[in-house]
Amino acid sequence: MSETVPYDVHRLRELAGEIIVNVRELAALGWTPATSSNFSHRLDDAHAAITVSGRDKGKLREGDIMVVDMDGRAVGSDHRPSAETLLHTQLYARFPDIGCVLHTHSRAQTIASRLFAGAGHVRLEGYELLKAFRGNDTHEAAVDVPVLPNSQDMSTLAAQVDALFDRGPLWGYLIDGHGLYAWGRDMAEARRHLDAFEFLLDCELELRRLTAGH
Ligand SMILES: CSCCC(=O)C(=O)COP(=O)(O)O
Ligand SMILES: [Zn+2]
Repeated sequence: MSETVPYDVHRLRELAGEIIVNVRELAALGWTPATSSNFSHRLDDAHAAITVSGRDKGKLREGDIMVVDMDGRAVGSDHRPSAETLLHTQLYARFPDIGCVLHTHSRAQTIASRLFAGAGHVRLEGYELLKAFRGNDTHEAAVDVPVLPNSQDMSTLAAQVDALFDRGPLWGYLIDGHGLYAWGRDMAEARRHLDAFEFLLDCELELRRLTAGH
């Protein structure tokens, strides 16, 4: 006998498939080392599909994706959702147009977060690729990627993230020594934003190397 759950199981399976395909690609790029990173997609107004905590993100299977409510509580599953679930659900709860949240730990993201933690942001300026961010129609406007202090207390981190939105449009943020959060209306847009951040952060790091000592 199958248990009745308060969400569309068919839609969950569709989203799980989409998450698995995309996350395998990200893992193959080396952006999810040592079981790090977490990924989610809005399922409906009250639920999100998210990765189970501690799983190898390069080897995700359907059973590694579970459902949480918008307070981050597991729904219809005994698994433990990502330790960072609150950083996903806070975005879904506050912004109805956010449909997908991606969190990775690439080398460029992690090094940039360390290098720019003191400044509190990484300024991205003068790059054509800035147009990859939704609503940003020109390379001329600077985009400041916030860098938040790391914490194991997700409520503390979530409160800091909440405050970032007072400053203007935001497509992602870094956490010091930790990694990057990026989001979009759907998986394709969230991937585009994540890819753009990765490329631009890598450019900034390379520029620093090339101009060191000059
Ligand atoms: C070994 S990585 C430490 C936790 C982390 O930062 C992460 O992204 C993965 O946590 P999860 O609970 O989502 O597996
Ligand atoms: Zn993490």
